[in-house]
Amino acid sequence: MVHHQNKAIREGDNPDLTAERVTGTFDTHSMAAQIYNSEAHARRRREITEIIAKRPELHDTKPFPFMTREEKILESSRKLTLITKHMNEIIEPNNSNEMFHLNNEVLGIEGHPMALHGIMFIPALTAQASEEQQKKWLTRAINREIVGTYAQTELGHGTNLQNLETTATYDVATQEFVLHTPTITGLKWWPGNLGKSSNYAVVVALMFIKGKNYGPHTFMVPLRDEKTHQPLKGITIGDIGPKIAYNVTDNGFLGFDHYRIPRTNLLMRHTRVEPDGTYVKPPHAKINYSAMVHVRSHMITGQAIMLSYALTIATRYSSVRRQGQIDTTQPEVKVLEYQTQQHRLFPYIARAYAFVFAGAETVKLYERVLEEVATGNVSLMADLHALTSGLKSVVSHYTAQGIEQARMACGGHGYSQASYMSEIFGVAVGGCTYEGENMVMLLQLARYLVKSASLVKTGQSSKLGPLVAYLGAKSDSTSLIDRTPTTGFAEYVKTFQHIARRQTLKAADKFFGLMEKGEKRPIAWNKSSVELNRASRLHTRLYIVEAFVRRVEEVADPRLKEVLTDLLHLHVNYELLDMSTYALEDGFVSSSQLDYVRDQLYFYLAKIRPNAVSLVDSWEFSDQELRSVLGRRDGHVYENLFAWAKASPLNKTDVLPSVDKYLKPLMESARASKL
Ligand SMILES: CCCCCCCC/C=C\CCCCCCCCCC(=O)SCCNC(=O)CCNC(=O)[C@H](O)C(C)(C)COP(=O)(O)OP(=O)(O)OC[C@H]1O[C@@H](n2cnc3c(N)ncnc32)[C@H](O)[C@@H]1OP(=O)(O)O
Ligand SMILES: Cc1cc2nc3c(=O)[nH]c(=O)nc-3n(C[C@H](O)[C@H](O)[C@H](O)COP(=O)(O)OP(=O)(O)OC[C@H]3O[C@@H](n4cnc5c(N)ncnc54)[C@H](O)[C@@H]3O)c2cc1C
Repeated sequence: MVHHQNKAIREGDNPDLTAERVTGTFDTHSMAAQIYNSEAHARRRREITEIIAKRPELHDTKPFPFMTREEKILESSRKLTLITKHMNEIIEPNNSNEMFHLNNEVLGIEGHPMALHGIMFIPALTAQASEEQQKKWLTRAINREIVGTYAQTELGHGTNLQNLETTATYDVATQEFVLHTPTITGLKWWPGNLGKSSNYAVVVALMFIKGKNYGPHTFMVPLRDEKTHQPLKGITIGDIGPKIAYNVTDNGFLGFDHYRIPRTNLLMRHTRVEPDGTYVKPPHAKINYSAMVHVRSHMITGQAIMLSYALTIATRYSSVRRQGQIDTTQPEVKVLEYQTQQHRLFPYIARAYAFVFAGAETVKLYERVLEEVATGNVSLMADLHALTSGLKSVVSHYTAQGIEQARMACGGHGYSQASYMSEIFGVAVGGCTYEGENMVMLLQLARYLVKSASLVKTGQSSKLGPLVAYLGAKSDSTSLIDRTPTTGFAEYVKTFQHIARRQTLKAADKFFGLMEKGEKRPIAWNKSSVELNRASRLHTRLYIVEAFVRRVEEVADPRLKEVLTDLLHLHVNYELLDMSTYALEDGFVSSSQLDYVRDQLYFYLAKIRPNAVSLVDSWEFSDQELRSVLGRRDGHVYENLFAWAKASPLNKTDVLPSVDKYLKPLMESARASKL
């Protein structure tokens, strides 16, 4: 038996796909260890996949696209109950990475009845509830004795939290908060699993004490009777209806009618209200936004995984799909041979790797900040907020674009739900909106960049934090890409720094200039906001490149290092071409340098070609996790597409009731009228 570098090879696979795997130059298990940030976790993922493969009760009973929403929710609840019961036989207790993988394999990406429970409810209680409150609720939440969600967004307001309408008014006499929804637009709207599954929620409401508005605060609120699951008196609650995707998650609405909760249900780790109504303010005004920062930090990896699902499907399929000839004397080629197909897919493969490396750094920073905040040190909160605001926006934007490219790369079959592309796209693109609409979050980063620009302009560059230190540096007069014998990544990084610095300082100049001309600050801000968001994007893309460079520098295995270096070359050249307007407009990069960059791009497309399938295989998604006929590991696409179509509910009978009822009579009457 030959041992190949690509560990996905099996006997009996489509030979076209096997041929791709044989050319792989690196060990895909080792690459998985890079992707999942540790050899141990990559191994555990494989072990968990194997355990699940041997337990048919954890498999889908039929393809998701053939189920109604109700069936999907029922099926998801069945499997959720099983994995909750048997969790300790499958994953290490309380290992959130393993839990994430288990969920993706068994429950899939369309959500499940406890999605928000793990992603936001528990993190909110962990970060914001006092020790005493945690004893009361957190243990019960972890044990799944209660199911919760995070209810912040309302019908009328999601972005502007200061203008939420739900109020929590403190009643000193009874030591209770009275939750109230004064209008239709004040209904909570969107919280995942609120509609039908949760019996508790961390609710965000404007807190009023003795007539004074203290702004948004978080409260632990019982919603449903723990025994009957009926809504409690004073609560109006339900599902908001089907969405583009994520339809196994019951996003919900919620209204309060003068609904009372004890004072001690205000989450009081950092903020307190004493029985007499005295308010004790937190060490940082936005400390209770932590559940949002938790998701923003983790969703970078989540988005990279979605992008990689689509790329795995498209790259494998492109290796078995033959269409047309390049040399007319030769047989039809795999569509992956076309340069246009490579150009469509490979730069996104590079981006997916870049995103997962940036995501790992973000989670590390998040965990550090979480620990520091727990001890009262809030000094890094602003940096983390700026970083995650930019990353969640840039990564979700390019992820959605990449998935759409991958779908189109699959031709007509990409449009069939057998490919699963539409669901992957629908789920991923939600990330452009949830946890802060992308434009809004880019503007949050822009505030940080403008403050940093102001330090540069006032000669205080030494006070710049590490993430923005480059803003205080001086650029060379032109980029040295292709002008030095060894154009390494450092020249590219310098070029990206120049582009981001110039745009940031220019946008800040515009903003400050408008104010000097007499515009009020918010008006000047609005009139500069497109330019400011451009700066935020360029700054974030620079960060992503730097994270990629840092990772490649760390890799010791020469085979991995070589292919990751190729990917990084592809990435920096593609990114530079994509933002070439900024590079050309002040002559920092010349058009002849861009020709070099273009040549480099084509060179690396060709160099990556033999490793393309191995690069996507390295994500080690099982067929159960991918849920795509086109993306099957074995490459046997056509026979399985036919089987899939035959299994369509419409094919249960040869003649549909709609034909009997309408089409047959219509045709019969048409025929009769001809007689
Ligand atoms: C592998 C491990 C497993 C882990 C599991 C996780 C897996 C994750 C993977 C995939 C994820 C899939 C999950 C899918 C589920 C979907 C869940 C979606 C849930 C939601 O959408 S919840 C609702 C989210 N809502 C929002 O995000 C609203 C957006 N709006 C805001 O955040 C704020 O309103 C605002 C930030 C825009 C403005 O706030 P506001 O209070 O009005 O601000 P100002 O008073 O103007 O002050 C601005 C000032 O504050 C600073 N600041 C703001 N936020 C923070 C913060 N969080 N931290 C620190 N500082 C903050 C800001 O920088 C300004 O500072 P300045 O004045 O400039 O100094
Ligand atoms: C799949 C999904 C799951 C969700 N889950 C939850 C959940 O579990 N819990 C929860 O509480 N919420 C949840 N949400 C709600 C989500 O967080 C909000 O929809 C999101 O924060 C955007 O707010 P919005 O809908 O008010 O958009 P809006 O703010 O109304 O955005 C509309 C447009 O206005 C622009 N805009 C708004 N304000 C500004 C500004 N200041 N400057 C410039 N442009 C601006 C935006 O850029 C956008 O183009 C979910 C949403 C989705 C799609």
